[in-house]
Amino acid sequence: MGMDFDTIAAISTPPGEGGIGIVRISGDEAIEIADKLYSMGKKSLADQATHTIHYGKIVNPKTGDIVDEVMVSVMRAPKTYTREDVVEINSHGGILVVNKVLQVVLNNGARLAEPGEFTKRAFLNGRIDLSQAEAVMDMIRAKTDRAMHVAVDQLDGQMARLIRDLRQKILDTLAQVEVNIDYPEYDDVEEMTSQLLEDKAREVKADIQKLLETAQQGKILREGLATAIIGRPNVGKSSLLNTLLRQDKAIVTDVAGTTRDVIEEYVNVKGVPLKLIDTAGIRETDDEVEKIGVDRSRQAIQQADLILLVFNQSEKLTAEDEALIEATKGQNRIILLNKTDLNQQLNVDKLSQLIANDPIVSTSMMTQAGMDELQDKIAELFFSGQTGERDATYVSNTRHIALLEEAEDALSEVLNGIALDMPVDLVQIDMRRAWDLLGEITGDSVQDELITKLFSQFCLGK
Ligand SMILES: Nc1nc2c(c(=O)[nH]1)N(C=O)[C@@H](CNc1ccc(C(=O)N[C@@H](CCC(=O)O)C(=O)O)cc1)CN2
Ligand SMILES: Nc1nc2c(ncn2[C@@H]2O[C@H](COP(=O)(O)OP(=O)(O)OP(=O)(O)O)[C@@H](O)[C@H]2O)c(=O)[nH]1
Ligand SMILES: [Mg+2]
Repeated sequence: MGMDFDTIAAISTPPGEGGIGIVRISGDEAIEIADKLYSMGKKSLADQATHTIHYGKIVNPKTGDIVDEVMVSVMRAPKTYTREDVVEINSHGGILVVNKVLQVVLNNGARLAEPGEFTKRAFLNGRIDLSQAEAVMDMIRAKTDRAMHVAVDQLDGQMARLIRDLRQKILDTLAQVEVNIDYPEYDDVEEMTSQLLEDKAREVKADIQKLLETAQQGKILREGLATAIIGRPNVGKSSLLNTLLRQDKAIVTDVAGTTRDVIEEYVNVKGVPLKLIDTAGIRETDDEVEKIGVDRSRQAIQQADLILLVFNQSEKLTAEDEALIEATKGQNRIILLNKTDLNQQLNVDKLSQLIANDPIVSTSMMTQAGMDELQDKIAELFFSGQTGERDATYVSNTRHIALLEEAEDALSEVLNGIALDMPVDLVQIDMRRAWDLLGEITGDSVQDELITKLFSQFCLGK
């Protein structure tokens, strides 16, 4: 079944000690290879029904040594993950044991799979489209329930169906245009055809725009809201990171300039996935290492979706504080007045004037005061931009977003061409380009190199 591929194998469970480790084999020779190693009296895997599992031992045929006691699943094409014959050897989950099993499999005719190659075969053999393959990876990497939900829908083919419908609309239109041009029944056929192209270009463009409206949310769900913790040295930035993580990740000391590099950690705040970025306190400094850290903090400000701007309210506002207010102006920010367990020195009225409407939360990393309010504010900011449609199709993948934007542009060109009275056969080219671009999302029209690149980002054994 499927195309003519060699037989591949890899460890499909995570590296490390575990209860069970799985070596997966896929391809025409999967069962034959497994039979060379499988030992259980006279029993042969080739005689077994599909989707059955069998107890036995893996024996190295060269030495006769027993490698492990195992369970072996036999799944025949086409109803398998790859649409090829698949054998899974379930061994005892030690790092060495699983590797030994893989070694004998490779020594007996299988080739080591590349990262993502099983899923790549599922795609090449037509079981899933490219957006579904990408969803497999998103699912593995999902960090919150909502991100997981988006990936599950995409794996289920929600995106693929939507894109296919849009492509079908374009294709039908192009076909009708051909007919009109080849068999002009009426005198005003040129005008009718332009009208048809215009209507359909508008319709599909509106559909694409609707999808793109979900993109920002989708991307954040998938990648996390890039949240930079900014403030001058010693105000409690690393303490805030640790508090949100409920873990001591970052080093905290009373020495100003403790954090030298940018630290990134993921945390789920009331359903919002945050990519938290703890930065070096920003100040003028002569220390070379600290200088680099400070430069990176400035970069983090530029790239952040949200800024948590931290002040030490037990000290007066400094010129450095004011410079940071200026540097983060115009971005989504929440102001933290930290160290409320100490006496207040900071002039809040003066600060309020400088920051206008941004939310202010008083916190203490010592007592945890204000932490709940801070998390509520973050969730509020995030969900306020949300349509509330839980089952909307979210576009979350940067590659998909870029292609949708290009397809939208191509359709704008169609509309421009028609407005300028350009000949239909020229306008048609842009319509056709939109069709191609949408096809790259599902993998219907896509270059081999891109496929190779996409799957190489997968985990080994997937
Ligand atoms: N042991 C094991 N667990 C696993 C996987 C696996 O490959 N092996 N999977 C992956 O890594 C996931 C399951 N994904 C799968 C997706 C499709 C098919 C499959 O055989 N699809 C057939 C229909 C099967 C049927 O109808 O019976 C098809 O679509 O043609 C199998 C697994 C998660 N758990
Ligand atoms: N009293 C009090 N001390 C705090 C609070 N938050 C942090 N600290 C203390 O302030 C000092 C500096 O905290 P850090 O979290 O390292 O500060 P930072 O902003 O990361 O500092 P740099 O990495 O040097 O920029 C430490 O001694 C913390 O224990 C707070 O809310 N109250
Ligand atoms: Mg720090």
